[in-house]
Amino acid sequence: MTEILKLHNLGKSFGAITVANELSFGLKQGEALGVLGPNGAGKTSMFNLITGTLKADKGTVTFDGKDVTRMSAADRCRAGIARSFQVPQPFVGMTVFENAMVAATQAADMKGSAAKQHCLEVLEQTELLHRANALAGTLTLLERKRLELTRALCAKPKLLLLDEIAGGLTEAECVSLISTIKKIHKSGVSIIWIEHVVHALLAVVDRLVVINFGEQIAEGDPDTVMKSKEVQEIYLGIDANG
Ligand SMILES: Nc1ncnc2c1ncn2[C@@H]1O[C@H](COP(=O)(O)OP(=O)(O)OP(=O)(O)O)[C@@H](O)[C@H]1O
Repeated sequence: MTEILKLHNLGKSFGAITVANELSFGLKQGEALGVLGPNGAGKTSMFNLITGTLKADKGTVTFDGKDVTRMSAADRCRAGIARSFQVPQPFVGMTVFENAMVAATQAADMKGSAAKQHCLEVLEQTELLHRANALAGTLTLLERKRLELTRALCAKPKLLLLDEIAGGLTEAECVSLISTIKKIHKSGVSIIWIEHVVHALLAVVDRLVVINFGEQIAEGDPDTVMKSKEVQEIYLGIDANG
């Protein structure tokens, strides 16, 4: 299987804080990769380095066979990288459908009836079609998470980056969102998902990467990674010798 994304020796520091220290891993076409790590480990910064809102001090980002390290965030989005934000960022005074149209027309360069049709299809996929005419500011938390997914998918991504999208949901809401994300994954979109709600992540991802202080401390199949001494000590705060 070909790699859709490759990070090679990616490095980034803010003064004394290193948020990425020689990060190197790949994502296969159609794969779902989970990212775990304690607060402040550098997970969101890694997304910013992938989307281009943060410039790397060193290393490279290759997407869909092209070196995009020096490419702007807007061009990377048009090339097929879209993300959801930890704190949903919709245009609250616009309807759900209008929010979707902004993403389809601005990020995917779609126009007229093709853009409208695309938005309707995505809203169906994200189970938000019945709220198409509601103002984004009136949505429940779960609906706002679904709108985040909608906006990202309207950009027609090949790679979808999810940043703690399950945070703050009830168990039942979380189960409902997991089912939607599984469907999106099955449709062929490659996914990298940062999440503290571990069971949600494990229900979807094929592989896990664990980051601590900007460093990759574990990578592999979810079972092995979750059982590893480093992850139990550093991420879960368990003394593996105790
Ligand atoms: N623009 C910036 N300038 C200075 N420091 C920053 C900047 N962005 C992030 N940091 C710092 O870098 C570290 C990593 O932040 P980041 O948001 O990437 O972590 P995270 O793993 O996503 O954390 P969380 O799980 O809490 O969201 C933190 O200490 C943060 O304060």
